[in-house]
Amino acid sequence: MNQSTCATIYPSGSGSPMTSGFPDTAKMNPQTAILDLFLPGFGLFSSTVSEYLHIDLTLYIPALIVLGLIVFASQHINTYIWEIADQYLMSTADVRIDDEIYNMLMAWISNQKFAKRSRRFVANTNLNSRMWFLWREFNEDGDNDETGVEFDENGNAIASSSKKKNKTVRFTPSFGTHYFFYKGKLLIFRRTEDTRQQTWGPVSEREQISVQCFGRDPTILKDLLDECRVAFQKSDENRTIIYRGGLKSGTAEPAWTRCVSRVSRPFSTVVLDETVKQNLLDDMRDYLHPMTRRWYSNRGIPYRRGYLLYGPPGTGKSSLSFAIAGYFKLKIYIVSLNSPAMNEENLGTLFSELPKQCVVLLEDIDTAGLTHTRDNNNNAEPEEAKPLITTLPGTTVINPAAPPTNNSGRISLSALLNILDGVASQEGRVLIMTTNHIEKLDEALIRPGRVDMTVKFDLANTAMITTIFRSIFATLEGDIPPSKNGVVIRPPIKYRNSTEEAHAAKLAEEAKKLEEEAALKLKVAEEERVRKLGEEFATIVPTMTFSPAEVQGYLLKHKRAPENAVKEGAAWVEKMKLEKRKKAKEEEEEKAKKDKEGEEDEETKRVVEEAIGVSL
Ligand SMILES: Nc1ncnc2c1ncn2[C@@H]1O[C@H](COP(=O)(O)OP(=O)(O)OP(=O)(O)O)[C@@H](O)[C@H]1O
Repeated sequence: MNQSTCATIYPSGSGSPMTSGFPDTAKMNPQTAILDLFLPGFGLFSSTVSEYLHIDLTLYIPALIVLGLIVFASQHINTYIWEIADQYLMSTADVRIDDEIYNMLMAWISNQKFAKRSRRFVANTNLNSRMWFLWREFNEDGDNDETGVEFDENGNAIASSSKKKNKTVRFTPSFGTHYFFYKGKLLIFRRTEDTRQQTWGPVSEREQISVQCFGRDPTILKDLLDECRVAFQKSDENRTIIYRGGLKSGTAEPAWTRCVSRVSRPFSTVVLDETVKQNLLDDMRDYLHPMTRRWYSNRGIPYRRGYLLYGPPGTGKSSLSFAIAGYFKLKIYIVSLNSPAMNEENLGTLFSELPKQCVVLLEDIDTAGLTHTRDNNNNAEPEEAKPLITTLPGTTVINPAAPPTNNSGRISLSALLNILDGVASQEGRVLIMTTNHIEKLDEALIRPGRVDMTVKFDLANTAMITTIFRSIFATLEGDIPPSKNGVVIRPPIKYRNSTEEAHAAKLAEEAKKLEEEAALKLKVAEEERVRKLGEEFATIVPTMTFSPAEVQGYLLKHKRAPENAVKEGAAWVEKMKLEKRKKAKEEEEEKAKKDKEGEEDEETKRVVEEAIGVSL
């Protein structure tokens, strides 16, 4: 046993010089004392090893120091070599996390073997949105996925079910460096935390993503990103993609964020006068034709088109906007002018960032809280809304009369007009504005050039009620689960010879044909039954009294029993009429009360003014 080492240890309370229970550095050999200084506890550790294992660690100190130096140096050398290789021998694609390509790449990565094998991973419920708060509201897969709740035979809910369970949670590799092969080449996927950013934001907003390849030719990276884009867009086929304008999470920067994609609503499902629908489609088809842009520019007309959909609530204005976007395979950009985050500057930025062809939806424009109409804003704004920049032949002049930006969060009408018409606003877009009160809109907002076509939506008439009834109760593809569809799975039959097999096949063919004919007859009979019930229902419900949404809401309560919908229709009509009368009365009373208060205020004001006049 090495005395010099053992001598430094004294059990506490033994009356030795070491009373604290720690080694007395004064009695250690100098090497151990120095190491104890840099590695607290080394003295204690080495004496324990010496006592129990009879190994004198001090003998290995030089070797340990050399080893430590090698490890230390190799880390730096490693980093240095990677930096040099990174700079001169590798190509890198940095992916911005606020760009859509982030989602495209991550969706692709989540399907790769290396990501599935990853032992440390991030679970994402929705790769299509970086707006974490929207994840709770929408489920992108929800539309055509047979999601729902499973019930037991007593009707009690057991669990939510989804046939595409795997699709709802995606796994992507966590922070670190991950290697994978793509088209036979080794690529590196790096996911790191951006430490330069503030630490209070969500981690997902602070990550940095890159893909690297060896060599100075980045073609393989571009191919990969292109493949990700194509794969991602393929999954968007037959879907309407919806973007919302707002602030990027955690910043004050305005941006369009993809919030959801829905299976496109067939245009035919929106109940509206067929001529109106056809006119609208023809107008848009003509506008979106590839030759039309040139036609507009040849004549110096801004290539834009605006539509105003107006009518009572629940008459199908929003539904038609989404159906149009789906029909023409355009993305839809929704912005709420009421949003507190929306000011003139932000709205202008959003409009300037619109893609070349898209639908922009401004819903309920009458409630947008535009600070003043153009008429009472005339002091600040001359007759015609002036663009921020006027272009004269050969010159570009910043218009000094352009309205000052309003940062209070409310948007003035003249600023909105500037944004809609302004040079920054993207050409090629389709603007759709909806309102319940066309009479409240300033004429400047709906003048030709801003609104090129106006579509009126009405309460449901008899024909509409019948159509809605039929669309709800018609049996459509996918309504009946396959097990109840008469499909019987039989065990395979062994035939003795080919003649027997041919005969059986012929019989099966005939049986199938008969089955199909019977099914068709049944379908026709069912359609006839629903048509008759629909007509009966339409005689019960008064025309132009209820909105299509109200009719649809009632029918949905009886969606499995059209007879009940007809039977209880009259009672529903009476109940609704009563409710409407009550509501109208309440509104009238409220209005009368407000008018009275206004009159009283006026009277008080007049008396005060008179009193002031007398005293003067
Ligand atoms: N004309 C219609 N054809 C088919 N469905 C309709 C129609 N009108 C309303 N609906 C149904 O009613 C619901 C509400 O419709 P929608 O949101 O389009 O009405 P809206 O006119 O935009 O209402 P609001 O003015 O309150 O925004 C939707 O589920 C839609 O399917």
